[in-house]
Amino acid sequence: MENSRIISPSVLSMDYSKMPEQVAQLNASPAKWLHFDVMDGHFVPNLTFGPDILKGFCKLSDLVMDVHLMVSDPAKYAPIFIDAGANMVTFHVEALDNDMEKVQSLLDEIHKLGAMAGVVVKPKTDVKIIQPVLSSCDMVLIMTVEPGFGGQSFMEDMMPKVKWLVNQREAKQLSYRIEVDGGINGTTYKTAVDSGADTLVAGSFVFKGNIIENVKALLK
Ligand SMILES: O=C(CO)[C@H](O)[C@H](O)COP(=O)(O)O
Ligand SMILES: [Fe+2]
Repeated sequence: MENSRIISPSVLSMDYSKMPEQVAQLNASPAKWLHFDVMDGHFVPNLTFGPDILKGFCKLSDLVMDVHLMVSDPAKYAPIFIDAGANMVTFHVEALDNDMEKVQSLLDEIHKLGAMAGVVVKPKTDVKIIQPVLSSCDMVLIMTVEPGFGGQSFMEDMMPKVKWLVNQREAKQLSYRIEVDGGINGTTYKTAVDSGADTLVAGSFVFKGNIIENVKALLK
């Protein structure tokens, strides 16, 4: 079943000296989600936001909080970010040693806490390993850059993973969303959408120039 397209701007690329104004622009744009990249300086070589910052964003916006955990211990941090206001929590299977029993129990735990749940795969990870947990995913996130930093180039060679997810969804009559993250701009989004992605994260593209027009450009 196809899903209608959702844009999830990544606040990793926001100008934090203008945070309330830029969140107001997102609220006034056709973006329905806000992508919040949590990095622990260990799973990835960069350090970003804690739960109190998410609480601040929640006070400024009713957008769906799409929290991407790039942390070594997602089972510890998922409940903390749900408590802080996360609506969707995605975590990396690599952080759980690609062990689908551990992945399944964290998906169940996130659902028990009342949030939507999904898994993320890095570029070098074979997406097919997640087949056993697909029926428990509200979303699967395909990284189209190495996680850790904004502003990198889109990896078109990840599109076979997106197409595999489309086929699995159809074959198993599932309804998870397919999100892509990294290097999405006014050109690359078309490749992702044509491959079957329905949820687009975009950071540097959205926050360079006119935020509302940039979000609109990804919905054309
Ligand atoms: O998860 C991420 C990086 O690890 C970010 O969500 C992503 O990189 C967005 O930035 P850009 O659109 O500039 O590539
Ligand atoms: Fe992200």
